[in-house]
Amino acid sequence: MAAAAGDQLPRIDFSGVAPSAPERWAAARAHVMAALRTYGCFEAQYPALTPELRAGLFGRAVRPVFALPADAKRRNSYGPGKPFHGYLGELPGLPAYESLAIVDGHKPGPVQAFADLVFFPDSGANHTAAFCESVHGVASRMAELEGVVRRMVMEGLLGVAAGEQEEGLPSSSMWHLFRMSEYGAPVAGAGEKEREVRYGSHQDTNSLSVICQDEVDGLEMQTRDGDWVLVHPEPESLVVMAGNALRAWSNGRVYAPFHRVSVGGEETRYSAMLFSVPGGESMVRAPEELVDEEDGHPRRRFRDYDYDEFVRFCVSEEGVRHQDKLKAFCGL
Ligand SMILES: O=C(O)CCC(=O)C(=O)O
Ligand SMILES: [Fe+2]
Repeated sequence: MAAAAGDQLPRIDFSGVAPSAPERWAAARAHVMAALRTYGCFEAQYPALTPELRAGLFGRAVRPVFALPADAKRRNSYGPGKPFHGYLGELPGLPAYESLAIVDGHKPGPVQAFADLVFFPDSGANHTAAFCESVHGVASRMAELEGVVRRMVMEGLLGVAAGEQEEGLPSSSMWHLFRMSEYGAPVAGAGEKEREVRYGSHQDTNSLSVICQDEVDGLEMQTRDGDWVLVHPEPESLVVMAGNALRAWSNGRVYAPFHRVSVGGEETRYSAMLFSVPGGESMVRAPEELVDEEDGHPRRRFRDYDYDEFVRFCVSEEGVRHQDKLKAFCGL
């Protein structure tokens, strides 16, 4: 795919893209691979996630859940051993940022359990039902898109269908985290135009991230040249990006872009994300096929690593000092 013009990411249209339409599929796959190698991300036109579903998610689920009292939101916890799986808020360095997360939030059961927990005790059944329906409508479609992109990556790099490859990235132990985030508007004086960074520059640790923005923009992607691209929310598009797990698994063929969130204006910003995460006991390890002379990747770039250990490193005193945390943790 040609380089994105000026202030835009590559855009890829997924309407009608399915394995049953092999030509369309192959053309989209070529665009996906080129975008992931160069930018590590793209904007996906994905009309299956309709503007109505998106409006329902933010209006009937995300806004109401953030309006709950703090102690209700804090019940969104998966235990002290899993600090990034649930509620985040009032964190040092992250002012006016809050988020809630559902493990396997693309499946109805976990969404229902989350809703029962946070809306308790006055969870008028209607409230909870609207929440569950709205989250499920969007998260399941984000998961579909994530599956399509992951399958394309498998085919594009290994020439095999997802599921046929046992090692690393596509293993059956891959799980998903659905996160909803709120970013408060700047508390600036009248006429203040400056944007404020709410979530600083970072690379995601997981494999693939699918991001759905509400109407207020804020997601900025950094190109390899260091330019920041503010991604305007479009009613039918989602941002797909690679994280460090996919970068490592692909032996550096896929780029993991730095990105951040900034806010301007007077409106609170909301977003929803679906992350695919390597799980279980498996180590992140590039398959042998990706460690060869081809593509200028003649040697292993990263030692095998345990995903959870890398996440702990990222937030450790040492980890926070490094910009390229993967390289610092396991670069060879
Ligand atoms: O809210 C967004 O648009 C992106 C947030 C993000 O980068 C993250 O949670 O890792
Ligand atoms: Fe991120």
